[in-house]
Amino acid sequence: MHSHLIDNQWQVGSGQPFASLNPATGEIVWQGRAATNAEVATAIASARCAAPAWAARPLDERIVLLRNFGKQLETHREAIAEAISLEVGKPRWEATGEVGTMLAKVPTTIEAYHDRLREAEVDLGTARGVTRHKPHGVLGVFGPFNFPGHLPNGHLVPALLAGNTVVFKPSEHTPLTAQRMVELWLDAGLPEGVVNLVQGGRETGIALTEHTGHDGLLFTGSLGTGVALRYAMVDKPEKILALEMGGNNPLLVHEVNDLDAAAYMTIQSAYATAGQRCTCARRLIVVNDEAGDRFVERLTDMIGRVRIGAYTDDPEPFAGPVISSATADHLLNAQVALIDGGAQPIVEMRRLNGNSNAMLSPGLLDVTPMKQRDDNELFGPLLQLIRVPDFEAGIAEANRTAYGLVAGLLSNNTDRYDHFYQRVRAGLINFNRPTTGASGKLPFGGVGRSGNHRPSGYFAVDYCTYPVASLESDDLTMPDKLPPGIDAER
Ligand SMILES: NC(=O)C1=CN([C@@H]2O[C@H](COP(=O)(O)OP(=O)(O)OC[C@H]3O[C@@H](n4cnc5c(N)ncnc54)[C@H](O)[C@@H]3O)[C@@H](O)[C@H]2O)C=CC1
Ligand SMILES: O=C(O)CCC(=O)N[C@@H](CCC(=O)O)C(=O)O
Repeated sequence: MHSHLIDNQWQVGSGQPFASLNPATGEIVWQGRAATNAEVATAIASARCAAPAWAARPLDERIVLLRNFGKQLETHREAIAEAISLEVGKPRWEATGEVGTMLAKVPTTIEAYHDRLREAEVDLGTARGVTRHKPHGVLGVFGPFNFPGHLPNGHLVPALLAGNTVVFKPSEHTPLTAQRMVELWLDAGLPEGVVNLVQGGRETGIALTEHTGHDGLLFTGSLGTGVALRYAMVDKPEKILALEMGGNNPLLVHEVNDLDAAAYMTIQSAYATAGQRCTCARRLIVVNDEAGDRFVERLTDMIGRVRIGAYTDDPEPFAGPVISSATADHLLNAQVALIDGGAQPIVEMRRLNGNSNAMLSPGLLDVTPMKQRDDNELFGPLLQLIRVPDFEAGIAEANRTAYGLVAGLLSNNTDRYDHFYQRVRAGLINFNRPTTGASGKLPFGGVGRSGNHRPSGYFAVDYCTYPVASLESDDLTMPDKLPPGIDAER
């Protein structure tokens, strides 16, 4: 069975059995065995063996192979989208969109490489000063479940272009999507050992993290796992660690003329991908006045018209289930705890009838009455409304988080945006757009506990390389003037 690509062989693996399930039906989509510590070690050794030749390949040749991967992706667009829908439950329109962003990543990364890493020369008088970039060597790539194609692809494409070899450890919820992606890289003509795939859960992730044979880890996932990686690397300062983690993202709505537009942008922010995006708005901040009431009313009405369903439903739903029945339980329990703590349900998040226990309707809770609000990321379709006395208090509320991924403002007053932009602390700050739907043409990364200042997106090529400074002169000659203490003449 195809499970892992280790030492250029597809292997079954000999670790714990595990399966990915269709969250809309509970049916098994894929089953296999996790990679063991020894198998992870072999994958790293394979990547290490391939690294010198891959790094020495001219950039143009690596670009050709990247473009070949793009062509494979184009040809197999539907198969990849189907795997994403099966494993994550995303509607077809969204899964196809995810493959579209994977395709766009190839030309954008090539552009970013030339733009950000171009060789630069300065005349230093007695020498040329040259800046060039080198790959790190062997990189481990970790993916989350929510964008099983796009987000690991956002590390893999720049890592490979920059001349690194990789060991890819996808989410245990999405092994099929990962396998299909790696098959496309092989079909694109990637040399042996340049990409390796190790499937499995936490244990496999730990084996990759703790192995001393890699040169760094590129991670997208939760804060808890990111912190675990950071601990594991604490005595390895020589290795690169790029962390993209979660958020408790605020969306401030104030002085809006078009209530429908504001409600629509809020729904896109909070409930896209069933609320399972790191960029989803978790806190909706609205001034406590009549205009604010009218907006909340319009939003409540629109939430009632959001259709949730299986990706096979016709007509298509806006969003599918959350990733698992256990995740749905966790979210529903979190909602109960909020209500017990004083939150008022405006629209209660509910388990929907159907084949799946993972299908949740979008919820909106007014958490303003709560005496104490936790700063946790609830990774699902539950938005928390906070009413504030004025705009200034809204900004203070937006900043009341240790995370710092995205902050959004919806308003017809551009002066408000200037002030908001100055005061709010986040790596992405949006105005009259959803908090979701970031552009690959821009950096993508948070401050606070959302990341470690290694932004991905357009800037991902930066963390896939290190800069080398060279003082160079074609002539080896004595300088005109020697420092004191050296007698040049015998
Ligand atoms: N900032 C960003 O760009 C993004 C962040 N995320 C965040 O990811 C999370 C959702 O994704 P999940 O897959 O649930 O994340 P997760 O942290 O549970 O898993 C991510 C990866 O780490 C592995 N892993 C888990 N524990 C590990 C350990 N102790 N050592 C090594 N590897 C380990 C998993 O198997 C998986 O491959 C949310 O918190 C979300 O906000 C998701 C997408 C984008
Ligand atoms: O890397 C890029 O091309 C931009 C990042 C991106 O596309 N982000 C997506 C999904 C990230 C998430 O929320 O999980 C987005 O902003 O919607």
